[in-house]
Amino acid sequence: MTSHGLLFNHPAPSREVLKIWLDGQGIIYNEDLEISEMEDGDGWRIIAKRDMDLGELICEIPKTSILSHRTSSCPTLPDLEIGTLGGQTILHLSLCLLHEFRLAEESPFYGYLQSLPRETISLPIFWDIPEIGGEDGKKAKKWLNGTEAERELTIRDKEGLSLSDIQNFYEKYSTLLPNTSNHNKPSSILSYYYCFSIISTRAFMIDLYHLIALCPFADILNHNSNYSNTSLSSDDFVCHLCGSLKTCKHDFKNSNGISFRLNHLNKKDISKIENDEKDTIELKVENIINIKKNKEVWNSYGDGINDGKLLVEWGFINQEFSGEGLIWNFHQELNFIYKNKIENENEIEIEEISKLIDKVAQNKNLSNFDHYEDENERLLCEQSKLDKRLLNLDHDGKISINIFGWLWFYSSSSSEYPMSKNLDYNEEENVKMLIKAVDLLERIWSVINHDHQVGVNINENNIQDDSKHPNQVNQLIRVVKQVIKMLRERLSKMYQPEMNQDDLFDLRDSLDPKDKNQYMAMTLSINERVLLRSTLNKWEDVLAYLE
Ligand SMILES: C[S@@+](CC[C@H](N)C(=O)[O-])C[C@H]1O[C@@H](n2cnc3c(N)ncnc32)[C@H](O)[C@@H]1O
Repeated sequence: MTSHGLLFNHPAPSREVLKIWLDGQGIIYNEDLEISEMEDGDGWRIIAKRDMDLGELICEIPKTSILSHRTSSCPTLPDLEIGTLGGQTILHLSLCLLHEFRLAEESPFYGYLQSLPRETISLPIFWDIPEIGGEDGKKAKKWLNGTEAERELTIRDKEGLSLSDIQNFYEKYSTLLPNTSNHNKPSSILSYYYCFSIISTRAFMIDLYHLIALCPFADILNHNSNYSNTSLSSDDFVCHLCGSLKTCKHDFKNSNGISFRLNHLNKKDISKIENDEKDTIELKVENIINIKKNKEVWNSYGDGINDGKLLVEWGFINQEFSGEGLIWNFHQELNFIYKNKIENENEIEIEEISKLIDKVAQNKNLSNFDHYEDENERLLCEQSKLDKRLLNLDHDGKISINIFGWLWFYSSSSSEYPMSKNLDYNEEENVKMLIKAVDLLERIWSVINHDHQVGVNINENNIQDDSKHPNQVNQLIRVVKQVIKMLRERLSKMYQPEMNQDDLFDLRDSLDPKDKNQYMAMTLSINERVLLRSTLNKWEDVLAYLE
C-alpha cells in the first residue's frame, strides 16, 4: 500500500481505461504510437510502431481536458494571487490534483488519474521524509553537497518551493478541501507530497489563463536532452480572464473587430483562430532522428537541462551532459568580490565590467579557433547562449570567459574594490590587455597540451611587463591561482571530498539495487568531481609553466 492513501484499493494503472477516457475527451493521438512499459519496468513511455515523418501529429489535446486550476473543481483559495507564476502556481495545482484524487471515480479526470504513477516520485526535497526517502534518501542527500542539484534546490527555495513552503501551504489550505465519499477528513501531508511530486514531474506551461497544467497522453513522453523528437506548443496569447484564443468580450479590438492580442499574427492565422471551434495543445514530430519503428519517441522538458536540475525537478538523471556544466552563482561570487557590499553604485560598476568582458568575448581573433589547434583543447569557453552573464565550467572542462574576465579585473584593481573606475587603464586599453592575457593563456595551454618542445615566449606575445603596463604576467599568475582556488573550494564542499575516484566508483557500484537515490546522487557527485579535478589539473599545469 502507498503511504499517501490515495486511490487505495483501486486496480493498478490501466492503459485501456486511460484510452477510453482519452477518446471520451476528444484527445487525438497518433494510432501508430503505443504506450509501453519503460525498460526497467518503472513507468510508461511512448514507442513508434513505424518510422515517422516530420510534422506528423503526435497528439492534440483540447484545452478543456487538461487539468489546470481552471478546469479542476477545487474550491477557490482565499489570499492566493492567481496569475503569479512560480512557486504558488505549482503548490496550487498540487492541491487541485489532490482534490481530484480525493474525488476518485467521481472526478471527471478519473480515467486519467488512475493512469498516473501510484508512488510518490522520490524528489530530493523529500529524501529526508522517512515514508518517501527512507534510509536510502537520508544517505543520498549528503552526496548532493556542493553539486548542481544542491544549487538547484537553493533556486527552488528562492522560488518558494522549499519543504517548509510546501508544508505551510498545505497547512493553510488543506481544510478548505471538501470531504468526498472516499475521504471524510483532510488527507495527510503525505498525500499532498505525492501530488506535488506528480505536478513537478509532469506539468507543462500552457498560457496566461491556465498557467501550468497536466496534459494527458503528452505527459507519457520521456525526456531526452540530445535527441528530442517533439515539444509542446500552445498558443499562449489567450484572454487572461476567460482563456479564449479567439476575440472575446473582454478584449480591446481593432477597426476590424479583432482583438489586439492577435495583432502579431498574419491574416490567415487570425482567420483560422477566429473560425476554429476548439483551442488545442499540439505535439508534432519536429525531429525525425531516431524516430523509427519500435523506437521511443522523446520529448524535451526544456533546453540545456543538466542532471542536477533533472534530479531536483523530475527525480532522475540521464548522464547526457547537456546544459552549461557547473555553474557559480553570479551574485554570490560578486558578493565575495565586493565584500558583501553590492549596492546601487556597485551594480552600475558590475554592468560596466560586464560590458568590458562582453567586448573581449566578442573579439573575432579570440573566437578564431584556428589559432589554438582544437576548440576542445582550449581552457576557456564562450559566453553561454542561454545566459550571457553565466559563470560556468562547461562539460569539456572549459571555464567561461566571464569567470576569467572577472578574476582578471579583480586582480588588476589596485584599490579596495574592482570597480571599473579604479581600473588602471581606459576602456580600450583594458579590453586589449584582457584579450592579450586570454591569447597567451590559450597558447601556453596549447604548448603544454601538445608537449611541444618550443615554449611560448611571453615577450613575443606582447604581454611583457613594460613601463606602461607593469605586472601583467604577475597578474595572469594571480588569476590562474584564483581559478585554482575557486575549483578547489567547489570540490571541498562535496561530501567526502578526499575520496579518490576509484573508491567512489567502487562504493557506488556496491550499492544495493534498491538504493536508487544514493546511486543517482553519487553518480552526479562523481561526474562533477571528475570534471572539477581534470580542470584543476590543467590549471595547475599552467601555473607550473608560468612560475
Ligand atoms: C512526464 S513523466 C514521463 C512518463 C513517465 N515515464 C511515466 O511513467 O508516467 C516524467 C517522468 O518520467 C521519468 N523519465 C522521463 N524521462 C526519463 C529518462 N530519460 N530516463 C528515465 N526516466 C525518465 C521520470 O521519472 C520523470 O519524472
